Amino acid sequence: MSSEDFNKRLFKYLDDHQKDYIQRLSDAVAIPSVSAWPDHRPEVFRMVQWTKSFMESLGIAVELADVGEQKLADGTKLKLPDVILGTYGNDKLKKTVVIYGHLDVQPAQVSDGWDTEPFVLTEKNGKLYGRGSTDDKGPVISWLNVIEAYQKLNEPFPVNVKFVLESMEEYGSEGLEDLLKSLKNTFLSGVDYVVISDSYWLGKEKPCLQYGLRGICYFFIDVESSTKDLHSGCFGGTIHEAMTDLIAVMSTLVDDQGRILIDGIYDEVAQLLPEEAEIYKRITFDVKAYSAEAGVDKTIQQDKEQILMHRWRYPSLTLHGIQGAFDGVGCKTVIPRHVIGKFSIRIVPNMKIATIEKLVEKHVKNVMEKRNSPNKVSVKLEHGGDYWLADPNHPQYVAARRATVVVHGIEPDLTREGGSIPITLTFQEQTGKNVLLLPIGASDDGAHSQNEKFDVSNYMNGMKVMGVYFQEVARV
Ligand SMILES: C[C@H](N)C(=O)N[C@@H](Cc1c[nH]cn1)C(=O)O
Ligand SMILES: [Zn+2]
Ligand SMILES: [Zn+2]
Repeated sequence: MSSEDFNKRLFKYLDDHQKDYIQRLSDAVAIPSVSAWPDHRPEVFRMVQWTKSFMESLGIAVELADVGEQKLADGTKLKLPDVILGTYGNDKLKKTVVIYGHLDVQPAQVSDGWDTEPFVLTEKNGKLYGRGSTDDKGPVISWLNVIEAYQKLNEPFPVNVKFVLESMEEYGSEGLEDLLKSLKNTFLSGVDYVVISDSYWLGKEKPCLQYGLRGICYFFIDVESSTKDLHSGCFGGTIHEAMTDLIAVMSTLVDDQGRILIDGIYDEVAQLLPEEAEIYKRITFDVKAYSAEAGVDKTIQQDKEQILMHRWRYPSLTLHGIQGAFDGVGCKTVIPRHVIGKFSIRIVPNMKIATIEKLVEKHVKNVMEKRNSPNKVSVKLEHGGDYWLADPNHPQYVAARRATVVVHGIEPDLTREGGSIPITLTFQEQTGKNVLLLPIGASDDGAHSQNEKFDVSNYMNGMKVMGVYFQEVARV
């Protein structure tokens, strides 16, 4: 049978089973596998088991790798979720593809402003709302659905597959780097390609392939003033308050133009070369749609090239929150005794995590010295992940481009991603092979945000691209 004929059968099979795929995603979204919430760790374990059972039902050999414990800020220890290592096929004559994805999700609560229950997949107008629908349960399940479709069609699978599915990605992939290093000469030996579907198109219509990611350095600034919370009427004006110190420090990190104010932070940023500047001009990107997706009236930069460069090739600093601060309704007149400020810096070529860590420590120390405060202040790099860049002309990218054209009838844009997938560089280094980012979600999916969703059309077309990608990559 020609590959065109098989693709027709594959696409029909997938289309005919749309309902089953939505139900499967719904079952996965119903497990609130939030890696950042320590009390939800059993749910993360449940998600690992759910996925393991699904994989085993497809004949994938699954091994669970123990990656140790996580040490929490209060000193307590928590077991890290096992990493799923799956092996599907072991034919020496076939190429071997590693598929990486994650099963954990960002926190979500209705009170954050969701229109629906975050852990109940809700279909409305062709969109599937739910936490993890696009990031990253939908794409992970898509890979598995495709394997099932090949089986049901009695079609030999074109490649061997090795799965690495973790459940701490949203917390910096704790434990995974050491595991991959230990697997270099065993599980990861003899692989040919690595593919990751855990990112988003640049727009809503046009598919893309991605060859770059920003890295991330996530910091905690810990300030402790007293042994207990205090009455602001009795003690206000007489003591150095933890929150006042913390806000003073946090307000010195970034200016109103998004420029990071930490001395030396831009020193290692790669210079923009004329060839690189040209790339941005050719990319399809709608600035107005971007503002609308963000729900803002105005972005800092106005032109397409500048916005893309500030997403992909310049660092940014975001203030995320303050643990321990009063954030309830009403007017509690408390002086919090202990607060932890959280911020992250997205890093780009050629910034080094160790340098960033030192510069941040120095900056906080300098600001605090000027404040004459007796409070205990410490800075901690909670987690760090490197930036990553690959060669978009590699044959694996050519294979994925062909697959995209077969399904979407259009050449994908070659883009980068402003977010981070901390383990990507480790895969490249430990396998010595090309890594491809194959996004199937749309730019307005709202990963990490309220009302995260995955379009049914992206789910269905994403599986078709994956199905054809396996054939194309088997040939290169
Ligand atoms: C792009 C990917 N789907 C993602 O959302 N990555 C996270 C990774 C992370 C690192 N620390 C916390 N989360 C991100 O870019 O924020
Ligand atoms: Zn995410
Ligand atoms: Zn993700």
